[in-house]
Amino acid sequence: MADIRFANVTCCYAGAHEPAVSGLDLTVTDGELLALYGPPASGKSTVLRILTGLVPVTSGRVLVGGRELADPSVGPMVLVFQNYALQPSLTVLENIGLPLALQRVGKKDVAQRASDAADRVDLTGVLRRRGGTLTTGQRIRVALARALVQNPAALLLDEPLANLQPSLRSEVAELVTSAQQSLGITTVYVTEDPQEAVAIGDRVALLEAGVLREVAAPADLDAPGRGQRVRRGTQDA
Ligand SMILES: Nc1ncnc2c1ncn2[C@@H]1O[C@H](COP(=O)(O)OP(=O)(O)OP(=O)(O)O)[C@@H](O)[C@H]1O
Repeated sequence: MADIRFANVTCCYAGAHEPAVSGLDLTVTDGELLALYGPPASGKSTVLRILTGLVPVTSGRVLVGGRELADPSVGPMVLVFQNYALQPSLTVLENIGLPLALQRVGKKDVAQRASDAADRVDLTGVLRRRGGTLTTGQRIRVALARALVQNPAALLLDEPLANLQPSLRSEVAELVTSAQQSLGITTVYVTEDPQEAVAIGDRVALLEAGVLREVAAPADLDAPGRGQRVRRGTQDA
């Protein structure tokens, strides 16, 4: 695990008139949960896409633990999808081990590492259950364990509460933050909701039209929603 440093990063998509991200200077410290928020089309997903290597930067540098993002010795940046992308017919253990199995890691090793990752997020009791039979809380734990099994340099969460029923959001938000804290993994958490950002982030960063407007600890922030927890019953995305 490591810190992530964006140094004057600009990203302009081919054919676009304006950069999606412009002159971004931002450090996510080792073990921190940075909540990146902003309105639609402000560049949040582009930041995640840069970190996963899906989109190249036009200028500037991204360093992870002091090394270039593209350096093969930098561990993977693992993106957790909004729907957690579990395979319903596979067991919890198989779902967690899937990224390793796809890399052709040996079966015994996959099972051992998947079981260790499951332990770390309190999933030990349900290892043989099928993905399609799990509660939402269990599903997000499986998604987190499946990220951990890859020894990630950082975890990237793209609006993980957006598809949830309002009544489940507080519970899942607490699960994510407590797992992230106990695992101490550097995390970038993207949301459109300022109140969610403030409730979840160690620090929050506001992007608008591709420009970083503010980075602050929640207590020091001027933005709306300061000090509030994720509300039950907020708008569905
Ligand atoms: N593949 C692409 N080609 C051209 N322009 C793109 C592409 N992807 C995104 N953009 C543009 O880049 C800008 C930032 O988009 P991005 O998806 O990063 O924002 P966002 O804050 O994640 O928005 P949302 O929450 O709606 O997904 C937008 O103006 C968008 O139209």
